[in-house]
Amino acid sequence: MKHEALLSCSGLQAGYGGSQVLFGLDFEIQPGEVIGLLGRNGMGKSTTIKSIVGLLAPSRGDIRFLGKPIGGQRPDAIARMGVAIVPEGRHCFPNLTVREHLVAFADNRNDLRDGWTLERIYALFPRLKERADNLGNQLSGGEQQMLAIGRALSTNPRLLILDEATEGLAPVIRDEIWRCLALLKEQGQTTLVVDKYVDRLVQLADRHLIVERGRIVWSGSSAELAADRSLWHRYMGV
Ligand SMILES: Nc1ncnc2c1ncn2[C@@H]1O[C@H](COP(=O)(O)OP(=O)(O)OP(=O)(O)O)[C@@H](O)[C@H]1O
Repeated sequence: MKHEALLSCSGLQAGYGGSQVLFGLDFEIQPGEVIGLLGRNGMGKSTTIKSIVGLLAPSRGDIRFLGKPIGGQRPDAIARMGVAIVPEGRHCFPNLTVREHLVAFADNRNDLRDGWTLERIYALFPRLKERADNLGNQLSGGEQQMLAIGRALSTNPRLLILDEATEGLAPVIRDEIWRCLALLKEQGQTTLVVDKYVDRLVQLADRHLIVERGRIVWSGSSAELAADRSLWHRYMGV
């Protein structure tokens, strides 16, 4: 029997006004997988993510989450089905405390018996517990990133999406984020990650999709990507 994909995109096309960015993406994400979405700047990674989370309506094609069509639905409806995004630029609320960020959206969207609680999020990022009463605008960039991840986890998402989660962070904080993602993977969290640190992503993810000018030009396992440096050079410029 074929497994039902958690997310499937077929023939996904999207763009902004008259300018088309995605030209028919086909891919699936199975429950428990960690997938890297790779490609140079401007190739369509964020546009793909925006289409999945409902910030951009596809012009053609189909996006399904647990078999149900979600393309063009409102972001809050898609979020309630269990899709959480850690957006590029973090987007913490300047006037909410750390604790308020972590309880305001708390939910159990993955029907877990042993889901994320405030205490478990604090255990994952002790720094957030120390800063519990600080406002969003009083946090360092690294703390904001941890908070953005903690806020996404507080909804117990079925699919966690991270867009450039380690961008602009000090190396020690970046390492902490990668360690956290590895821990989430061990716990079975399905995750889609866009990140420029291909070497770290190869260590973390099961499979990768490479996007070039709005098309998936390569997909394969981490072992396959690690073994073929010409792909890194050709499609990621590294
Ligand atoms: N709001 C927008 N309006 C018009 N064009 C946009 C908008 N957002 C992105 N684009 C264009 O769409 C194309 C794909 O952008 P996208 O953000 O998806 O790329 P990306 O692969 O995520 O790269 P990056 O790492 O630079 O974010 C680019 O040419 C970009 O200029």
